[in-house]
Amino acid sequence: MERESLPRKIFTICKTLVRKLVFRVLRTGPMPSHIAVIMDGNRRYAKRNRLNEGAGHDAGAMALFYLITYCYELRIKYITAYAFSTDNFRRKPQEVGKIMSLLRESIALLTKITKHQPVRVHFAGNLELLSAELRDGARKLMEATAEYSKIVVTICVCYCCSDEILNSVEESVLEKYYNHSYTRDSDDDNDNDDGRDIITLVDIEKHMYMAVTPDPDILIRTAHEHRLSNFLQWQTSYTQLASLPIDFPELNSWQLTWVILDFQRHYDYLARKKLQR
Ligand SMILES: CC(C)=CCC/C(C)=C/CC/C(C)=C/COP(=O)(O)OP(=O)(O)O
Repeated sequence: MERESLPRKIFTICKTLVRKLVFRVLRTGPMPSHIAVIMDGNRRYAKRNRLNEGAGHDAGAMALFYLITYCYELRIKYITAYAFSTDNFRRKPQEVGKIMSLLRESIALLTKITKHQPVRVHFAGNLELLSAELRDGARKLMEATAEYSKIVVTICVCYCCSDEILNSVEESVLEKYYNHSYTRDSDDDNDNDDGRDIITLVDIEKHMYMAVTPDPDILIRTAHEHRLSNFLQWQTSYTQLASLPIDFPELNSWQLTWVILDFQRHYDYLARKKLQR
């Protein structure tokens, strides 16, 4: 393995110290508790740097792990990443295979990390669409970390928000009308005029894939894209959107700092909007 030169080592130490100092100052202001990210531009990054597409996704996975570390340093409890949408199954088999193998590696790495760090890992999406091996790995990791609450990392795989809402409505109906033996209690706020149980927002939110997290305060999308692309549409009504003109592998602590400064600039307005709900 190539050894780092002394000037390079000194540069890295100084950069880390400056980052920690900047983060400390940032934390004196109002902080987001949940950052979500659409990790766009990995293939474009690879093309621009004359790498193969897979190398772009490797660099993206690395950038995601750095982002989680920065959020940990900033004491931001919830991080959610859009790793694979249900639409992404339409991509070339080689590309789907690459992201699935990154998912396998990430599960293995997170399984190791969570043996020492109290990180809760949650997978949001239709996990039935994953291979049995990946589904079992994801479920085991979720179960093993379910009691941790210091930091919650949600990886959205085989996810799209319309499917999340549909699935939640189905589960709410099944629970209320088929599993649940309800009483026709006229004092029940959830009752219709005829005394029948009705589905409420509380039911829908309880069954969402994202039920373990509060709504995001900030949604970052890289590669200068401005669309939500079926990601967390239910959860982002009052979320600050940040479209960054860089590819996801280029996301670093300085861009994250600017995004949080922008959130702090709009904080009073956003807080008022949330209170008015
Ligand atoms: C934990 C885990 C599984 C990490 C996955 C790594 C990762 C960065 C996935 C990105 C997923 C994705 C389909 C991005 C969008 O397009 P694109 O970036 O492929 O390409 P484009 O926007 O340049 O077209």
